[in-house]
Amino acid sequence: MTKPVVAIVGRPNVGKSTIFNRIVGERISIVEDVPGVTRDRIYSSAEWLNTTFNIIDTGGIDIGDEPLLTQIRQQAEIAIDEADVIIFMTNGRDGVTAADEEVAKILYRSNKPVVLAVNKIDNPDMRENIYDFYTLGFGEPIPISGTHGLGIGDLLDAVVAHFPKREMKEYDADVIKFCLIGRPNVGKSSLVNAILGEERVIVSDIAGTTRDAIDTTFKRDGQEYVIIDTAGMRKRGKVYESTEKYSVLRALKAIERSDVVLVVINAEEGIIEQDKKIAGYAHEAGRGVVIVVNKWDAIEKDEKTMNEFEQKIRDHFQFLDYAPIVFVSAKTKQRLHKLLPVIQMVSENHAMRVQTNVLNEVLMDAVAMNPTPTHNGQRLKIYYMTQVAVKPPTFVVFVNDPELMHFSYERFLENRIRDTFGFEGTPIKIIARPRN
Ligand SMILES: Nc1nc2c(ncn2[C@@H]2O[C@H](COP(=O)(O)OP(=O)(O)OP(=O)(O)O)[C@@H](O)[C@H]2O)c(=O)[nH]1
Ligand SMILES: Nc1nc2c(ncn2[C@@H]2O[C@H](COP(=O)(O)OP(=O)(O)OP(=O)(O)O)[C@@H](O)[C@H]2O)c(=O)[nH]1
Repeated sequence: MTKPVVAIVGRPNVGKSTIFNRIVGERISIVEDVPGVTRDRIYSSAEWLNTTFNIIDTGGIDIGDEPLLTQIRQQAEIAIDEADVIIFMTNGRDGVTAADEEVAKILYRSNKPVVLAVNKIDNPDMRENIYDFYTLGFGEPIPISGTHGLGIGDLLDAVVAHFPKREMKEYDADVIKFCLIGRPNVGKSSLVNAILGEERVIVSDIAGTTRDAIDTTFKRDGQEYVIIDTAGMRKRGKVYESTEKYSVLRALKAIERSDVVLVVINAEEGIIEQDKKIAGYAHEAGRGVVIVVNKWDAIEKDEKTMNEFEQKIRDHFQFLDYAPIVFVSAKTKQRLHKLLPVIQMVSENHAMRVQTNVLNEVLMDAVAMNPTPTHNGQRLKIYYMTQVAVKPPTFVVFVNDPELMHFSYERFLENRIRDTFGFEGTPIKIIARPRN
């Protein structure tokens, strides 16, 4: 199921990132007393009353050198484009400002539900400050205080009440969903076209998803595939669409809806820091990953080149050591036929389940081979292990004391599991729990 998306908009310094952090539940963005501070985390999942959703802090999307008012307007447009519900944030200490009215004007034009929040109402005496805000025309303003964590529950109640009632339609479980991510110009669009080739392509417009998220459905060798957010790869003319943060946001949304992520690298340019960052998103999201080296036709090579390039990738992307690498050319279609079978294999591994009894045989062998570590005279004891989830495969291992489960031992267990069962292309998670 697609999760609903909530976006926070408002002029600088009203407290958007403070509230974002409150809602997300950890302090992941850096709050500073300077308007327009760029922050790293702008998109995260969150939960309220057993409902999960994704939340965007549009204040974190830096539009560049545009005048302030233009930036605020564009952030409001992003919210309208990307979100199901918008939190319009204002500052109760300043009253209604011209910039607030500007934001309101843009939000009127959308038919997205808007929840109006008045922040910095730090104590009950200040509550009367909210009455001014009725003039913005979004109904009852909700008083909140980011600093003191007041009113956040009321705010989220109002937000959740606007979520679409029907479950948003997604694809059948046996359809393989994948997306392509990578820096501009690595050849994502060309790859999509080359993969699709002569296929009759069904462009689906899934109800309930963002209106410009166009997915492409096709069938090959009896298997159905969906390329998620194919349109997101094209430039579509709005100013903010060329900003880095916005493309990151689109990529994160696409990753979220996919089973397998193709991390596309340009062979001509080699690997740069930005590639690493992009690959990191796929890994963190727990999706299957295939590293695709494109434009392989464009470089001079001998019999060693591919191995050398592969080694470079392994050095740079150590966290993706499980991901297969495919060298292709969208231009000449070289080795392109290998791509879908690899995607299919990774997707199967991502959803693979291992029986508990087989798993525990492997575990016992592993422990016999490599005794568990000790810490302060206490030895880690491992009782048993069971797979609790797929996508990605997640294992809970019951132990005497989770503190004794050292990273390197966890890594050892992961490798034993991989050696035995495969799991190529998918991250796996191991969680140590105390046995009661
Ligand atoms: N008194 C008070 N101060 C607050 C509250 N919430 C946030 N602030 C302060 O307001 C300032 C701005 O907060 P931010 O969360 O960075 O605001 P923002 O809207 O994300 O700002 P931009 O980064 O410019 O978009 C910080 O100094 C916060 O500590 C609140 O509820 N009460
Ligand atoms: N030589 C060569 N050129 C390629 C190949 N694939 C793509 N290109 C070229 O690389 C350029 C960028 O290709 P696109 O498909 O637009 O790249 P993109 O990643 O979708 O780019 P953005 O839309 O900017 O994110 C174009 O000029 C393509 O013709 C390839 O396999 N070999």
